[in-house]
Amino acid sequence: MNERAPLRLGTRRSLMAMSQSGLVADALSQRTGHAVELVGVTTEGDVSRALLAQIGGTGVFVNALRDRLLSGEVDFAVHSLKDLPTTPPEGIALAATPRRDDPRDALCGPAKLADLPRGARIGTGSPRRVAQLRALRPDLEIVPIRGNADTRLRKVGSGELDAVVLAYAGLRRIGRLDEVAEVFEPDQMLPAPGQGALALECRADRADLRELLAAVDDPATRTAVTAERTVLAVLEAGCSAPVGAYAAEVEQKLHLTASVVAHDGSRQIRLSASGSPERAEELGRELAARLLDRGADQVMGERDIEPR
Ligand SMILES: NCc1[nH]cc(CCC(=O)O)c1CC(=O)O
Repeated sequence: MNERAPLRLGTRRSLMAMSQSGLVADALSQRTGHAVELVGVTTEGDVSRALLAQIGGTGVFVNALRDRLLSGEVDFAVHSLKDLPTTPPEGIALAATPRRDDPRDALCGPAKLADLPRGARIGTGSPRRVAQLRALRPDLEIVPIRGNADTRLRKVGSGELDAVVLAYAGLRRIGRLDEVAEVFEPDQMLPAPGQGALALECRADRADLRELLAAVDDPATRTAVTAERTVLAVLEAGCSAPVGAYAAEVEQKLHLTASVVAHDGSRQIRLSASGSPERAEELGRELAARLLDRGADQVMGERDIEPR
C-alpha cells in the first residue's frame, strides 16, 4: 500500500451514511495515522422512488459499494451492519465491526407510545417494527413509509404522521435525538439483528488493508452481531423479516434473545440463550432451531399485509 496516499472510504451519500463514515474515518486516522478520504457513491436505492422490495431490497445499497471495492475504486466501505445480507459476499471480507452504538428503537413524535391517541398514525417500513407495534398497541394505524431518516421525521413535522419509529443510533448520527419521545427497551421491541453496529468491508485479497482496518474492530461487538445474524441466517430471513435479535456480553457470558412476530402482532415467539462468547455462532444456530421447533416458520408466514 502506498503509505502516503489517503485510504479511500466508499460511502452512501445520505446524511446518516456520511456521518457514520466520518466517525469511522476519524477513528481510523487517529489509530493508524493514515489519512482517509470519503468517496460518495450514489446507489439505486437512493434515487428510486419504488418500494425497496421492488428493486431488490436493501441489498441495492450494499451492492453498489461492493462493486466499487471489487473494481478498486475505493479501498474500503462502511455500511450499517443491519443492512448487510447474511450471505457472505464472494471476494469481500468483513474487516471490522467498530464498537456498537445503542441498539434500541426509538419513537419520534409528541408523546410516548402509551400516550398517543387511539388510532394514531405511526410510520415505519419495517415488518419487525410493524408487528411489534401492533402487539403493543393494536389500535394504531401503521403507515408504511420509506426514505432516509430525515425524510421520515419530516412527515411528523408536517402532520402527515403522528410519530415514526427509527433506530436510536441513526438518530444520534444525524443529530436528531431531541425528537425522541421514547426509547424502547428490548423487552418491548427487540431490535433488528446488527442494529446500531457498523461494518467495514474491503477486498478479501487485501491482507494489508484488513490488518489496518482491524485497528477499529471491537471483538465484543463482532461476537454479539455474529450470534444475532446467525439467527437471521438460519431462519432464512432478511432485514425485511419480522425477526428481532439482540445479544450482549455480560461478565464474559453472551446472552442472546431472538423473536419472530406475526405480521399482525397476534403471535410472538421469543426465546433466550446464554453461553460462551466463543460459541456465538452455535448459540445463534441453537436458538434459531428452537424458534423453528416452536413454529417460527408458521408465525412469520402469517401475513395480513403485503410483504415488504
Ligand atoms: N434500514 C435503514 C437503516 N439502516 C441503519 C439504520 C439505523 C442505524 C443502525 O441501525 O445502525 C437505518 C434507519 C433506521 O432503521 O432507523
